[in-house]
Amino acid sequence: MRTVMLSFPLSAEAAGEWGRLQIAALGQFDGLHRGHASVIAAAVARARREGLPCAVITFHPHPKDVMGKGNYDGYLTPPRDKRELLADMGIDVLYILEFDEPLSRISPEQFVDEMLRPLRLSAAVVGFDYRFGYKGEGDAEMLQRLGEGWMQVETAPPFLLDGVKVSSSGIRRALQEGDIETANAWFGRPYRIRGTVAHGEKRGRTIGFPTANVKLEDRYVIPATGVYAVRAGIDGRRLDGVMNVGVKPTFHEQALEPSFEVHLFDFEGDLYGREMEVELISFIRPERKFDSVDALIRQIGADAEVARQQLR
Ligand SMILES: Cc1cc2nc3c(=O)[nH]c(=O)nc-3n(C[C@H](O)[C@H](O)[C@H](O)COP(=O)(O)O)c2cc1C
Ligand SMILES: Nc1ncnc2c1ncn2[C@@H]1O[C@H](COP(=O)(O)OP(=O)(O)O)[C@@H](O)[C@H]1O
Repeated sequence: MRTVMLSFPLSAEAAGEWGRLQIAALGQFDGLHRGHASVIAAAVARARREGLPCAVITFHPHPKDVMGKGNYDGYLTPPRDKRELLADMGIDVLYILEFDEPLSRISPEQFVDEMLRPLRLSAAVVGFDYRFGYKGEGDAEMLQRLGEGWMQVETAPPFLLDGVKVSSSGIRRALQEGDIETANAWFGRPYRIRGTVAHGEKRGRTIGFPTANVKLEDRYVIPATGVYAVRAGIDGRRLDGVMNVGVKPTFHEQALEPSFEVHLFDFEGDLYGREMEVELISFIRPERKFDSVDALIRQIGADAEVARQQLR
């Protein structure tokens, strides 16, 4: 899969790059959950049928990150995760439109004429609630009208699980409430974060549970503080473990930024500086303050047992 970064206005050079017709799925697609996957699958199927390449056209940063006055709470799939997942879904080209002030102000007409038309889309596939252009004034029907004569528009219906519409906002809420089960069901895979193992307070080894302190590599949505059963990936190896997301109230009076501390089962070795990916499989309990370090150690032992069971 090729990734092409574009900004508004398209340079003459960028606009001239595409000789060939293509199919594209349009959307923000943060999370690439099952609803997004159904839109993208429709685009890929159509492209294969018509013998055309299949693109995804998306924005980065997220419009809410740019327009939200600093209170955006992070990404479910930062750009690197999005790229990998889209490549796995069979996408040939990913166009990332740099979302900024000037782009936020373009009308639906301008978006179609000046951004989409030069990309030579023979068809656009969008979700049923797709909005585009200044203040989201454009919808699927308008897209169809504006593309008349050169671009067809296909709208994918809402994707439901247990009668509920799968959405990025629902996943964010579930993660922030510790409902990892719903989040993972809606993703269609476990929630995954990635980062580099950094030095911590060196307390873990003294209590019999060394914990790799994972510094997130991007602005991920932070799940509820508490203990999770996890599967970690490091240097191509898969290892099970238990993770605490939290501020360690047993040791710290004041809330710090939450840290991600992963104790890997049946592993010994130096992980500092290595990249680790962590899949959150189940939520075990909320974080709490213990009266003694011994009580915390006993609880971590019990958490590890629960995690091993749940990962079996
Ligand atoms: C499974 C697990 C559960 C934990 N639960 C708590 C908790 O409920 N409260 C708390 O204060 N710290 C908790 N911790 C965090 C430990 O206090 C922390 O890992 C330890 O202080 C080591 O920190 P360090 O790696 O920075 O040295 C937990 C850690 C693990 C691995
Ligand atoms: N089973 C294990 N799980 C996690 N980290 C381990 C394990 N065994 C050894 N380590 C190493 O020990 C470090 C964690 O030890 P710890 O005393 O908690 O130090 P820190 O406070 O720097 O995280 C990890 O970063 C890793 O290099």
